[in-house]
Amino acid sequence: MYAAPTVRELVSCPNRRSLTIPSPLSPFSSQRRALSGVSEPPRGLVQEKMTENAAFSQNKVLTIDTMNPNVKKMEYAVRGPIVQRAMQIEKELREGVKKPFTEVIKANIGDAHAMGQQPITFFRQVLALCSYPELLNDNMFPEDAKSRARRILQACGGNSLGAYSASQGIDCVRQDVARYIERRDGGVPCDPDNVYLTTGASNGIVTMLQLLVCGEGASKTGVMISIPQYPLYSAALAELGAVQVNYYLNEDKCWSMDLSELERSLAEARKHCNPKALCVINPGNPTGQVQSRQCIEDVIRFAAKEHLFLMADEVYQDNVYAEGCQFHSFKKVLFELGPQYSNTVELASFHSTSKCYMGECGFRGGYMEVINMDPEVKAQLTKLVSIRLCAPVPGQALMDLVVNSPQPGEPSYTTFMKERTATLSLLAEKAKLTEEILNTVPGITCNPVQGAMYSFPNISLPQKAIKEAKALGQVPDMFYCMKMLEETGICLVPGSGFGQKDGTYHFRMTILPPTDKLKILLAKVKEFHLRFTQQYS
Ligand SMILES: Cc1ncc(COP(=O)(O)O)c(C=O)c1O
Repeated sequence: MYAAPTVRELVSCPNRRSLTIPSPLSPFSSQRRALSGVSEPPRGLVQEKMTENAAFSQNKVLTIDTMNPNVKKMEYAVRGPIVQRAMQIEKELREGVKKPFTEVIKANIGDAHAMGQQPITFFRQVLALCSYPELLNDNMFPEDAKSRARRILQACGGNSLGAYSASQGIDCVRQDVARYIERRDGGVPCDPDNVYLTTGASNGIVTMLQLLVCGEGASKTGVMISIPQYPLYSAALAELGAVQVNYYLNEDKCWSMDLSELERSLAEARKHCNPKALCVINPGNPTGQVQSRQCIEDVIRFAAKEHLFLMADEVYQDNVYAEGCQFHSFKKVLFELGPQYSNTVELASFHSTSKCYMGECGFRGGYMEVINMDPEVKAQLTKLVSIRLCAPVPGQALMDLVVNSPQPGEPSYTTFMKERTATLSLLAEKAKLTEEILNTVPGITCNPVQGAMYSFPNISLPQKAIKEAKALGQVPDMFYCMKMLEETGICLVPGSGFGQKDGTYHFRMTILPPTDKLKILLAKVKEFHLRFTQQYS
């Protein structure tokens, strides 16, 4: 009934002539082009390059043919061919090449600071103090920032952010994370020993998948992931050689999870692999939905009944905008369902400094909490993280500030709350604006952006455009997004990069650009869509 995009479809690039000939080591090397289906440059140049590449690869131990084939299978659309081309166009603009636009507007990646969001003052003050403790004598820093910095530094080896920490993470930070989880979950207890500080959520997710995946043939581990999905999951599963088991979110019901679809997906997967885990992203990326409490209960009961390990990606837990929507953590709901579930269902949940009101992606802070993990497996997990030494200590310090933010009565409280509220309110406004404007465009249908940082509208493409894209060996929404980039300078990610129901087309657009830029962007999307539809009808 459904078809996931092939690797070729995911990476094929419509702009034949504009790709430069890169070095043999670049991701656009001729071998990689051949692998990915990216179209070829002129023949003479290709032959010259192939000879050069062959000479270059001669006697190499590690070549494109001998390297890990699983790595070659990995794809990450968020930084894929469209983004590569966008960067090239930016360079061309700087060099004075004439285009129908003067700047590239990037709405492809959930990187808030790159889009102009300002950091939270208190966080940066404490991090500055931790990085350069001489500043503790400076009167410009408030006392609560100083005391927080002293506490973090004391917990660091040698009073320095530059020392390795314990592999599971700095002790007092894990304790603060545990207290935060308890407050968030209305008092459900959290043992700091179940908390691992990670290099962003990505690292925690990949680590858990590493623990889960094993077996060969029909006993190979299957992992259920939503479609559309955040492509870290498909890439990590490809790297680990696991079986990706797709379950489809229901677009007609605002991207909710349907029990019947989970059952269908699991039953089909059991015919050819051993499904062991179910991953949920809530609030959702790329789809921007917030799952209801009922849905989370259903998923937990399903996981318990089917004996599945649950992975809850909750990096957008503060990014909830729509009225009537609320974030419910899987941990809280699990415990509220009673001991039958809270004592048995295995759960790993993930959080990060990269999203919410912080947007501090570059610090690579995050944590995961594991529940009901077999003690022997937990010992293996601790061993696994210890091999990588530790998560970045500045990221751990930042994670601490997120879970232990200024409290009423402290000098930084008012400013902190003002900044936090302003950021989240602005995101809520932009979520609404995006949905409203996109829904004025004939041929575009956008579900409410209830949370996270993205809209994922459905675009109807004329048959003629679909035919032309297919004739060029391209996925139609990649063809559409590449054309939009070339004509308007707007950089979006095609829906095919996240997976989608066969025969439907989407793009993912972040709501992060500043409001004035977002309005320009939306107006340009509208104009482009109308022109494209007319051109191909
Ligand atoms: C759903 C989801 N999970 C995980 C991540 C990775 O976040 P981090 O920067 O913490 O590694 C992202 C990043 O966009 C995401 O959207």
